Amino acid sequence: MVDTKIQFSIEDFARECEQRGFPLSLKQIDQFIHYANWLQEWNQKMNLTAISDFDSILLKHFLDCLELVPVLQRGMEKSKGSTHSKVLDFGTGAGFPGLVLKLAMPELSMTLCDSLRKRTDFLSFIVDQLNLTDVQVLHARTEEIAKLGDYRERFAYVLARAVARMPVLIEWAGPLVQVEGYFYAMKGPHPQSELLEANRIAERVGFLRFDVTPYELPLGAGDHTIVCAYKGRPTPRSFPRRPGEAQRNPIL
Ligand SMILES: C[S@@+](CC[C@H](N)C(=O)[O-])C[C@H]1O[C@@H](n2cnc3c(N)ncnc32)[C@H](O)[C@@H]1O
Repeated sequence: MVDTKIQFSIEDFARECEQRGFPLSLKQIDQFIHYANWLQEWNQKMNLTAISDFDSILLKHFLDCLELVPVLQRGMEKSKGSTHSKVLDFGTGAGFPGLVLKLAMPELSMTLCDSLRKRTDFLSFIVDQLNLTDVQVLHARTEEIAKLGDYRERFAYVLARAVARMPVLIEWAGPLVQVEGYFYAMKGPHPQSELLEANRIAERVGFLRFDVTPYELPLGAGDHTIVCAYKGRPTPRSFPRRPGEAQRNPIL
């Protein structure tokens, strides 16, 4: 039988990052190796990710998340943002894409939010072991923090990967993104029907337009897109609705 296991070494990973315009230092490469090892170790005790061999973690999680770097950098050039901007990743799970991005862009002020305690415990462990500064780990639901003054409309950039469909993501992200900020959703190859579904809620929470950037991972590991939503107006206090409501009864 043909062995279909992906072969993608740490050297391949470093080369791909360099080719995308963000070469990693030896320290950063070392951090990524540790992160992948701890992910494998913790994954044996608890379900953190279905992608669990070292090479696949490098390619399908780390490199995939890092496709955001050039897109985010372009957003920073267009807006008032800087590499020190406040960023939130909600439904981050084992740190995707927020923690991966923090390792590649250490100046970012990163908040990682997930509603599952075992996942935030893992994130706190990594932050602690790698001595990362300016990272906040929040065990909470996104809809809850969106109601709190410390978080509401406080983030220049909000991120989400594999969390929910666009109408739900947009309702949750809208109240957290500051006016003139951006929401980035990492999506599959054809997000257009989800975007059509999200037009109405986008208008209600203050997003003005969507842009879609397609990308392709090496070794045929996947075609994906990054959807970028620009926020031009404040979000009414009525959003988000109570926890779970956006999923049960999306505004379409
Ligand atoms: C499919 S996982 C994706 C994790 C990660 N973003 C990734 O790309 O691998 C979805 C994550 O969203 C979290 N989640 C679901 N609903 C949430 C909510 N309302 N607020 C915060 N986290 C939530 C889950 O606990 C889970 O870790």
